[in-house]
Amino acid sequence: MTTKIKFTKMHGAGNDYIYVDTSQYPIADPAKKAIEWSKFHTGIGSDGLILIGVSDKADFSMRIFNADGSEAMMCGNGSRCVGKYVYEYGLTDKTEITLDTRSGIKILKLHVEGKTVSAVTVDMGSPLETEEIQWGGKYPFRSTKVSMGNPHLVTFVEDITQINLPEIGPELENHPLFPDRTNVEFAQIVSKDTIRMRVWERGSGITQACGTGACATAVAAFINGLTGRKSDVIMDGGTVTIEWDEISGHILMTGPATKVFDGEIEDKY
Ligand SMILES: N[C@@H](CCC[C@H](N)C(=O)O)C(=O)O
Repeated sequence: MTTKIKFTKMHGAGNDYIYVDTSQYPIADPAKKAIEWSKFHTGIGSDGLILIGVSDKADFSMRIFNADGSEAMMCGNGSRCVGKYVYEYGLTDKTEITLDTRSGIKILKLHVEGKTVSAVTVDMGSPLETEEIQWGGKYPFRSTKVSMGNPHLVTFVEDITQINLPEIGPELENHPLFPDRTNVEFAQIVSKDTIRMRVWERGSGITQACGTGACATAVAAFINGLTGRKSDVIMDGGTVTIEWDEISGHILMTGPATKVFDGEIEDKY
């Protein structure tokens, strides 16, 4: 049996996903489809699959599956693209919407120019836990564990161009210290409000950007006294602005959301 699934390819600062409105196109085995459709030569090509759905607790729901089929708790870049999608595809006319995720309800503020969403600010909630790790031996550095729902390991270095991310990324992603694996960020402080960061994502490898990773990096920079509460995080594919609000303790992430193309794929099941 086959059925046609309409999808939209979008990216947030180059972190690209396949978006499916499951109220129109239900997906029976999203983990399997994430693996199949994320492949660049035989599939659509992406960092993973994001399902937009209904919710009885929020305006919409979002589920995110990495390219290896693993389901994450949240997707920062993806949530901005979901905000853009639901507004521009006429699913809502609200410019402040709530999104039900595995990491809780997130509040999105859409920045609209005409009929287009140019950027989105997401209230990502509070960082769940932080912990310092002094490695030693093969890894002559100190890292900061930060959970944004998704697990992150942030390491600050003098020169980010000296980091062999394809080698060290998977080693740390799969280190025994992280029973659920981890996302891996290496960052260089540019100034008191600017950070350059590269990421090896759990389940997807090197991506152009990671929204929850940018949040984790800004949190780690602040608690280590390297920046203030507001930072621009410059990643390979673009920049997001992170602000750790002192009163609420919440992290606000503002960044771009871009539609690439609409498509249709035959789903053989
Ligand atoms: N790129 C996303 C994070 C996607 C999930 C992550 N790879 C994980 O497994 O935790 C973002 O923008 O936050």
